[in-house]
Amino acid sequence: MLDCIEVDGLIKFYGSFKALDGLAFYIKCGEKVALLGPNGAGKTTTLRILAGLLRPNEGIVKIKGFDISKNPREAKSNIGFLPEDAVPFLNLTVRENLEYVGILRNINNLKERINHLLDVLELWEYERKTVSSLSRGNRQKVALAMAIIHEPAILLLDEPLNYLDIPTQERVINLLNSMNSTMLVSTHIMSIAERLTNKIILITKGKVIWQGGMTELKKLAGENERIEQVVARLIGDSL
Ligand SMILES: Nc1ncnc2c1ncn2[C@@H]1O[C@H](COP(=O)(O)OP(=O)(O)OP(=O)(O)O)[C@@H](O)[C@H]1O
Repeated sequence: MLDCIEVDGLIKFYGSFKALDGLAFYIKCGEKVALLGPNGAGKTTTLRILAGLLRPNEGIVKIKGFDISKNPREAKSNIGFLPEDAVPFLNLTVRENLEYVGILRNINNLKERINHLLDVLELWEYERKTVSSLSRGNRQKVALAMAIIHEPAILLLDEPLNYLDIPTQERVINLLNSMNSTMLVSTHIMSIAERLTNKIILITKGKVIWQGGMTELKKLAGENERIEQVVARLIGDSL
């Protein structure tokens, strides 16, 4: 199977602070992977580099074989990115936000696609409202719709269920599970990782410390040990 995401030797400095320290991993097309790690491990930095919004100091990122620094257009056209605390354009309505990204992404059946997303994310009553007037959860739904409107081959999701109520979380999990996209999901919540993904990449201090299948991770659990405790133990051992 082809690698959809290739990350090799990534180094990222913020000033003199090294946030990524030779990060390397590969994700095959079709895989659903959780990016886990403690606060400050470098998850958001990694996703922003993969989305082409941040440049690393060193290292290579290839998206579907396209080097993001040499062929950014080809690489980025395959990506949908939901940033953490995403804020759509506040002064545009929900529909205008979706039309804006839809036009940028050159979507043919844009009207039907927008109507479908308003349906599945239960956003019809806010269609003509400006995003500034929406609750944080509804803004998150709009941001998610903007990330998936072009049915991207590769979806990068940073804490996708933040701010969503429980019925909406269920709706969004079903929606994401119905998509064929390769997925890399950063989350602190193990139950979300378990429901959306079946592989784990665990990072601390900008390096991979463990990777493998969800079942493999569960096998590391001692008697009466929860999966969260296993992750905490692996992180503790790496420090
Ligand atoms: N713009 C910035 N300037 C300076 N330091 C930064 C900047 N952005 C991130 N950092 C630092 O880089 C490190 C990695 O940050 P990052 O946001 O990628 O971590 P994270 O794993 O997503 O954390 P969290 O789980 O808390 O969201 C942290 O120590 C953070 O303080």
